[in-house]
Amino acid sequence: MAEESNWTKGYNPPENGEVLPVDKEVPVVKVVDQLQDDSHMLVESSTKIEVPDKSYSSIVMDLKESGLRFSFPALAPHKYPPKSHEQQVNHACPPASAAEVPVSSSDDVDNGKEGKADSFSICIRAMKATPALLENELKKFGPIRSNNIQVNKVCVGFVEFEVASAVQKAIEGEPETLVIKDAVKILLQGLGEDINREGLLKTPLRVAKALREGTRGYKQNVKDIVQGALFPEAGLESGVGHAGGAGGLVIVRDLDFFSYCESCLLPFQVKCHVCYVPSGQQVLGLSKVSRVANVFAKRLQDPQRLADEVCSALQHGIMPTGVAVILQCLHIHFPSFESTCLDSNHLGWVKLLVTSGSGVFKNEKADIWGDFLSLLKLRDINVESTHSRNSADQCWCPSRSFSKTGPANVGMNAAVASILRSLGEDTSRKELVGTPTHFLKWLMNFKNSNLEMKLNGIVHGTIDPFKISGDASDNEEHVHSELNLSFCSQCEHHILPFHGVVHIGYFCAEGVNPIGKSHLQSIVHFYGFKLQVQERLTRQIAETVSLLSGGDVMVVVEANHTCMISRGIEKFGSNTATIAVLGRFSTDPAARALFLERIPNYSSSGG
Ligand SMILES: Nc1nc2c(ncn2[C@@H]2O[C@H](COP(=O)(O)OP(=O)(O)OP(=O)(O)O)[C@@H](O)[C@H]2O)c(=O)[nH]1
Repeated sequence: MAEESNWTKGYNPPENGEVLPVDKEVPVVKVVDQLQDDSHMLVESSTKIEVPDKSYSSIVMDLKESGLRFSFPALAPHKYPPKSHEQQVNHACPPASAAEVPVSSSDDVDNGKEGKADSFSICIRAMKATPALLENELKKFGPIRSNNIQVNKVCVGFVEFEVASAVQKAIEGEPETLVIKDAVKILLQGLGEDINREGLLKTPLRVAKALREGTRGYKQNVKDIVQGALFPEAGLESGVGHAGGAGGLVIVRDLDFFSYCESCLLPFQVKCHVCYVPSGQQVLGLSKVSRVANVFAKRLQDPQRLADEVCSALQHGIMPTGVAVILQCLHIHFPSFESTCLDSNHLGWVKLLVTSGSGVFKNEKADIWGDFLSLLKLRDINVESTHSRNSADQCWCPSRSFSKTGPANVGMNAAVASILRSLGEDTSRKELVGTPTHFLKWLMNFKNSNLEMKLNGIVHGTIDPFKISGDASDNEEHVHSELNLSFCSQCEHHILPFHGVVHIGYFCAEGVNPIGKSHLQSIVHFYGFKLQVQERLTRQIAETVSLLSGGDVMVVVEANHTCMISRGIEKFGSNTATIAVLGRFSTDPAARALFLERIPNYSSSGG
């Protein structure tokens, strides 16, 4: 993550010292009328849906052991009261959103309890459910273990399949998943893509899973995470003194998350630092701090609300003397091919720093903030002195500051709205009203035809970027390199950004002007602004440059894939390099080495 000097401080907690009352957690569960009707049936697995390296049995076992119900609620709209900026300032720590039903988080399956039993269970909530009815509905997904269908008093059915694939099929058959899949197909068609092309066949399902996984926090319950992990610790007097007695501060730093931006539906990166002052002779298990924060990160979010919700949830869960939360958020800039064809530095990050405080942290000028910040500095986390969120900070999502809007595509807009609804969101919520348009602003950058119009000349060879001065045919050739050409592309598997830099090397004779950097950048954009995979992007750039340079070309692409970081495997800091070599580079290791040595260290500020 980038250094602090460029961080914008975005929030000023109120100074009135008020701690808001705990909001009662209100279950939000959609009642489903007809079990027989598939479109109304709700099926959830007992885990997040994309953990292919863990067995469902282990998940069920984990939950059984932890005493949690492995049930999931129906998805229902989550209504947020309209919150003005004024209200935000007055409520440093608003009540956490109700979190309804206990659920295993991704972390539940990461604790090494794999493969304890051959149990592949799901739960279903449906009115009038009976074991016979459930069996009738679910046997189409695969064999059900005999005598392993149970229905409890609140109409939640537990069904155990014999094979994991049945669980997967049941999830894929969920109405929410199906709706999102259909919506993604509409978006792909709107991008001018062939939805039957091999690379895109599974994309709708992958996107549906990614979105549902990325918003699973709506179904998670803070209370269940916290309770059972509050440990008695002597010396922590109740609410006494500067630091709640002898206990002092507890700080958990550098928690990395991704959250979906409620304004544009793109994931944004969050580095979270939490501090609390224990009291009441109890401390919270450290991992739970991260789990609680992740409950709120896995929702459609705005940085300030995320900070407030995490702060509030910890305040109400631990009942300490105070909680402070600092978030450093990074949001990808929106590229625009109008500007990027001219400007190779289009890729950057919108950075926002937000804070939230409760109890002794309510006043941001309180000395105790200084202790927190000093302990962050020990890890080179420099948070500048706080100032009020100003109007510019409020529009941190770059989609909002985009002045140009393309022609509205009603079908695509409706498709994005239906995705939001399937995630359990209320599309009339003030913050979401513009989200479909904002998301489409991003997405339409990757429409198949957009750049072809502009770059036809270069790519199809009608523009000759070489200017030969004199007869260069006998001149000695050297490796010419053009480094760090930025690109932004969209992963065709998950419809998520991947971005980075391209390095191009080619043999060039003395006396021949090299290909202009802007031409190379245009070629990079031409192949970047599409639904892509990195290997294809690399090859296509190499092949095109080889047409212009005489055939001896080497291309290196270094990229961060949001789909590797924000979801699925969640490998923060991972990145990918691909190489394509043509002509002499494929047989000349020395030329390859020469070119590779010239490539500077690539450090991404965001990925
Ligand atoms: N080779 C290659 N793979 C990519 C690229 N972008 C995304 N992927 C991968 O595409 C694969 C799709 O795998 P699937 O198993 O069908 O989808 P998935 O379940 O979403 O995969 P996970 O990411 O492992 O959760 C994943 O391994 C991604 O990491 C790319 O540019 N090149």
